[in-house]
Amino acid sequence: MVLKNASILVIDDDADVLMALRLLLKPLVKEVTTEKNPNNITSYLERNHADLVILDMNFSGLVNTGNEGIFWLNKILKQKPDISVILMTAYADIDLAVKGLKQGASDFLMKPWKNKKVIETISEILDKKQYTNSQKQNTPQINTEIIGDSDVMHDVFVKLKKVAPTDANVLILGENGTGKDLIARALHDNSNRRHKPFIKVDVGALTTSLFESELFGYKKGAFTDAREDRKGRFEAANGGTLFLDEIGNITLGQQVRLLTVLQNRQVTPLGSNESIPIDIRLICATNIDPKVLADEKKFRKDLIYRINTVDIIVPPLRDRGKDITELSRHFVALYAEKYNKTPFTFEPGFISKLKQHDFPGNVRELQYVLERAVIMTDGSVLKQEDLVFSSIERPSVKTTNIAATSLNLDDIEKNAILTVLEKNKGNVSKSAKELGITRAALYRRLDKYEL
Ligand SMILES: Nc1ncnc2c1ncn2[C@@H]1O[C@H](COP(=O)(O)OP(=O)(O)OP(=O)(O)O)[C@@H](O)[C@H]1O
Repeated sequence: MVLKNASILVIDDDADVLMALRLLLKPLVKEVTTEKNPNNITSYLERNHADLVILDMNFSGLVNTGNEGIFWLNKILKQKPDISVILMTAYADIDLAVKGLKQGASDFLMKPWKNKKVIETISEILDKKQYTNSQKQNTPQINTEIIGDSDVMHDVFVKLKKVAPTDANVLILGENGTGKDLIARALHDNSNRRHKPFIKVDVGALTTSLFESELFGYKKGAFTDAREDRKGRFEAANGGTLFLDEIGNITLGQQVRLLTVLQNRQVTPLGSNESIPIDIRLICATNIDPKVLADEKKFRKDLIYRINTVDIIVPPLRDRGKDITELSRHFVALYAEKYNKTPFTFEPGFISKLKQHDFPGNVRELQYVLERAVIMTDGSVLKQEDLVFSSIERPSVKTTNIAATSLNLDDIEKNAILTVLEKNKGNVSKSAKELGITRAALYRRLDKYEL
């Protein structure tokens, strides 16, 4: 927004300050309103439009902690989240400035101010606001719980919006914990099949015998444990979407079976002679490098072509810059509620520390780190020291020598998990498979041993 179209509200209990700012801004902007009493802010904003508020931090004249300013800042943003607020204080208190910025203020000015600086600050905020609004208008509206405002996620949303309503098979590629599950769900929720089932199968964790019975179903008596007929996941997803996760980990034999079903568009349950026609939209996901998938010794080309009409590449969290802030706010609010804690603020440097970490475990790792921080911290300010990054997500996990010194079963199990995870570079699916347990069972153990 250009300065001359802006409506600005100035709130300060010092009449001289109000007068000076009015004189400065009046010739430059569309409208300047000045207000001495902050108690009138709510009713003013109810009746009038303001693009920007310049807010004093201290009103009582007795206690100059700036907390009144923070109080009114929160009130304004709650009432009108789109308003930009510039805080003003006579005290060069950087902590308070950061506190205000963290809570949503757009910028901070020190009294006595320089007129040039005031005008520059207002112009920058309004320009940025105009840019953000135009970006928002270009961002496709999709129904999803995926949080992300970075440019790379914007590209993902554009693709998602285009592909979702089609029946095209989609292959979602991305590291562990980047949100592939959420993308798959969003594709379904924004498709014409959204009122039909969405069925997810973690095919990477299925043994060869389970792969067929789980996907294609079986008839009573087809094998020893088949005590009754059971529908396969293909049949359960009929009319809707079938999401095959960890597709890159299935064996060549399993690939052939899958390909046959996709080509014929029908499944034959184990122990049955009858084929069942299937109408599914197929979404697959993998964390395997596309170059590895292109290796014909590991993955059939004909299957890749069939499952990959369109691919969506989900970027790692370390490439998403500002998303870390938004995701952190989201997870901290979520866990504060879950663990009945009061709402948190972040101490200065908290978000920067998160941004410096490279998050090999991506959003899932961020989620766990913040959950742990919320649980462990005292008080209502999350501190840098509350952030403990798990060794499990580090590319090179140092195995402990527990087994050499202890024959305690828990210790042995913990050591085996660490060894296998290190071998598989933190890939939970592969590790679970190698340990002979499901991914869910492995996650339970990671929790149990606080890994
Ligand atoms: N952009 C996002 N916004 C909100 N939550 C997210 C986002 N991305 C991931 N998450 C959360 O992070 C966790 C991991 O995401 P998800 O399971 O979708 O990742 P994934 O890529 O499928 O992982 P894996 O490869 O291990 O299966 C989930 O709890 C999910 O809700």
